[in-house]
Amino acid sequence: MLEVQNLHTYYGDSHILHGVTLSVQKGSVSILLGRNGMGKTTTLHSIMGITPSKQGKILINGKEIQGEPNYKVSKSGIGIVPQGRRIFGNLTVKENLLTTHRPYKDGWNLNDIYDMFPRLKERESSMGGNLSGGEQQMLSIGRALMTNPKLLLLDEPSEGLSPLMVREVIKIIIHLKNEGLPMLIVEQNLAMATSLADHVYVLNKGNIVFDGPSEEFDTATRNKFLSLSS
Ligand SMILES: Nc1ncnc2c1ncn2[C@@H]1O[C@H](COP(=O)(O)OP(=O)(O)OP(=O)(O)O)[C@@H](O)[C@H]1O
Repeated sequence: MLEVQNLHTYYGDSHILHGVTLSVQKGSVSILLGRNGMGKTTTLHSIMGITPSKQGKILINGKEIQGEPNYKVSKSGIGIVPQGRRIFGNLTVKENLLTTHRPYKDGWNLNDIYDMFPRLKERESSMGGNLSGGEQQMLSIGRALMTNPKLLLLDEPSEGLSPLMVREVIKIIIHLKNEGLPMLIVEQNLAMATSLADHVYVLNKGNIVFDGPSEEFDTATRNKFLSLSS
């Protein structure tokens, strides 16, 4: 589904990603773990063409997208739920959802999003900026789904949420997975990550230092490379 090979990304002269290679298989969830500042967001932004990589290959369903601008990557079927939600605070819930809608036969539409998140229906006329953190996260996920992605990237979806809301987000991700949507998730909450992952990657200073099925993600690796909440 998604193949990322030997990605090198820089901010100016700072070499951040040193040959990142990872993949997401059809219908599966891959998790990217790592301490703060290790390059997780940069990896997602490189895939999306937001922070283009200088070297490497990115393929979605066999189609090369490395070097494509962000709008083309998005059009090729990759959606993102960004870190910090990034919803439009001065647009209503409904407007937030409609701005990204890319109609697709049998794809997501407004009513599907409201069926999945009844709370967003209740708040459809409220300004995005007036929503709670949990509601904003629902809106951010809903907005990404409105692009009808074939693959979804989520950057720390549990960040800043209450334990109750984290459980809600886990439920939603499991639901989407069961519907066959492949996902690449950056996460700091280890309990959440391990409850969702089919495959785990650990990033350390821009290098993948663990790559394996979640059953093989061992305590030694965890202790060496992560300082995560459990
Ligand atoms: N716009 C930028 N300009 C320069 N350096 C940056 C920029 N964004 C990130 N960096 C640096 O790149 C490195 C990787 O950052 P990145 O945000 O990808 O890490 P991360 O693993 O996602 O961490 P976090 O969990 O804190 O978001 C860090 O050293 C960071 O300071």
